[in-house]
Amino acid sequence: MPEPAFQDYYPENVSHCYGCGSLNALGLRIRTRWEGDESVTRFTPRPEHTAIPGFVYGGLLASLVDCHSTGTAAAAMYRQEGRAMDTLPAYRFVTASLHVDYLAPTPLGVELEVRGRVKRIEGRKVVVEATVSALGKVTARGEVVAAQMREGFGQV
Ligand SMILES: CCCCCCCC(=O)SCCNC(=O)CCNC(=O)[C@H](O)C(C)(C)COP(=O)(O)OP(=O)(O)OC[C@H]1O[C@@H](n2cnc3c(N)ncnc32)[C@H](O)[C@@H]1OP(=O)(O)O
Repeated sequence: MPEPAFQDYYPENVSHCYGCGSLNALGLRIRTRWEGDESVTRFTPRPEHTAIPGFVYGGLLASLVDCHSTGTAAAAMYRQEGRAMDTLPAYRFVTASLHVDYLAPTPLGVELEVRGRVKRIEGRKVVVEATVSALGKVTARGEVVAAQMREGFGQV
């Protein structure tokens, strides 16, 4: 049995996200785990994730960085407190800011590896930097400011 992923701990009401929701049948359903101090997601883009034939769409890469990093932010908060992710109070993070640099074309048809590192935890926000690699080469680099989801998110 593989170790549970961060996303396995998301409750039903936040499990519909296009990038990381386990209940979104048309979504990416990424799964992220710690490997030492780094968080890792592995994902193989599908043909519909094409930008130019043979290469991955940049928006897909941004989605991977985004959800990888918000999951890492939550896991980092639990880790800082020495708590398991199924304990209360629950930490849920949304994207406040997403920045991605595309360093080289990303080939389609191979497994991508997203690696994240927590740059800093400051109050209600966590800054995560992430790389996306294909065949051992970093093709994109990103930084996410993840902020704790407010109670009543989406109510206007
Ligand atoms: C739980 C699983 C869900 C999966 C999520 C997957 C990722 C997503 O796609 S989430 C959807 C996209 N994101 C959103 O819709 C977020 C919409 N925005 C919001 O809800 C709010 O504006 C939110 C939560 C980001 C910030 O609101 P709020 O916490 O009230 O503001 P505030 O207290 O000013 O911000 C908290 C911290 O974040 C920082 N921050 C906020 N916005 C930004 C920004 N754009 N850039 C940099 N830092 C920012 C603030 O400076 C503050 O830091 P500090 O405490 O050091 O001053």
